[in-house]
Amino acid sequence: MSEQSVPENIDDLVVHMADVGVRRGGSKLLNGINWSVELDERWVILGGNGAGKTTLLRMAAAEMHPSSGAVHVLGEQLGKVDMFELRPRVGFCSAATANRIPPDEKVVDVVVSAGYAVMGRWREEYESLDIGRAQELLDGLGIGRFADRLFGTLSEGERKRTLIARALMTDPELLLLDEPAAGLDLGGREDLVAKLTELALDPDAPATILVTHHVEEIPPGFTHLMLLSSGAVVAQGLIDDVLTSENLSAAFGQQLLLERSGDRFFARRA
Ligand SMILES: Nc1ncnc2c1ncn2[C@@H]1O[C@H](COP(=O)(O)OP(=O)(O)OP(=O)(O)O)[C@@H](O)[C@H]1O
Repeated sequence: MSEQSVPENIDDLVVHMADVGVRRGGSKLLNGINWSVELDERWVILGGNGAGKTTLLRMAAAEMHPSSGAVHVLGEQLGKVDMFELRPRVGFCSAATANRIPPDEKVVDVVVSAGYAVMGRWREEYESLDIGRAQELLDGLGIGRFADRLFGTLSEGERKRTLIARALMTDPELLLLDEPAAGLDLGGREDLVAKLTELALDPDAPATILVTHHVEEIPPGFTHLMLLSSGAVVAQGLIDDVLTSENLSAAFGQQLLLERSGDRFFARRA
């Protein structure tokens, strides 16, 4: 991408992708992605297994570079910025993060250690201010009472919420949530959707991007949606415009019927 094609308002965009492609071996994981995320937007990335959602999110997390095109994250172009300096400005919550946390780590330490970009408390001395903030975040996510428990003893839903608190600990400018409701039972999913709705409606919360397979997991308050299929965008824009039976069917390769009940969505085979 030429310098001229960087948009003038790049400083107002938390993510900007221009004609982005990602190739591995002979496969195109992503192709022709053009996407902008503004400061006050809350995006859902929806698509089937292997659509390229995690690949897209890992670029937004400054964890990988595109093979072609240009990616700007928080005004910095990947490839021209020190990724290690950019990463602390992004809160990233994924299964990979969860897998790296030792099960004998205390919940409050899982959260507080985010500020030091380490997994495990090791020997850092944390300021009481940081511990207070971690406790506040855990309280806000409804799991404050587990602060002294070991991470490995938490239920799946409690772990997910701990990871969201951890991702918020550094006061990130961008929050990325990769399938936060995966593995949760119905009650756990509904609890999490309610918490994510609170977060989405909080004007002080960072721009947020949520990856999911299921329309049922779209929290009210999220504003925009990208439908991905086979590494390409099927549709993107305001949720109300983009989330239709037709687009959903195109993204998942079968006839699907989308239903709306209040501010929630449901889908089934037509
Ligand atoms: N290093 C690699 N080499 C070849 N193919 C890869 C590589 N990494 C990922 N892929 C493929 O790229 C595609 C997109 O992967 P990605 O993890 O981004 O999809 P996803 O939409 O997050 O999928 P899921 O919903 O199943 O987690 C998949 O088909 C995956 O097998």
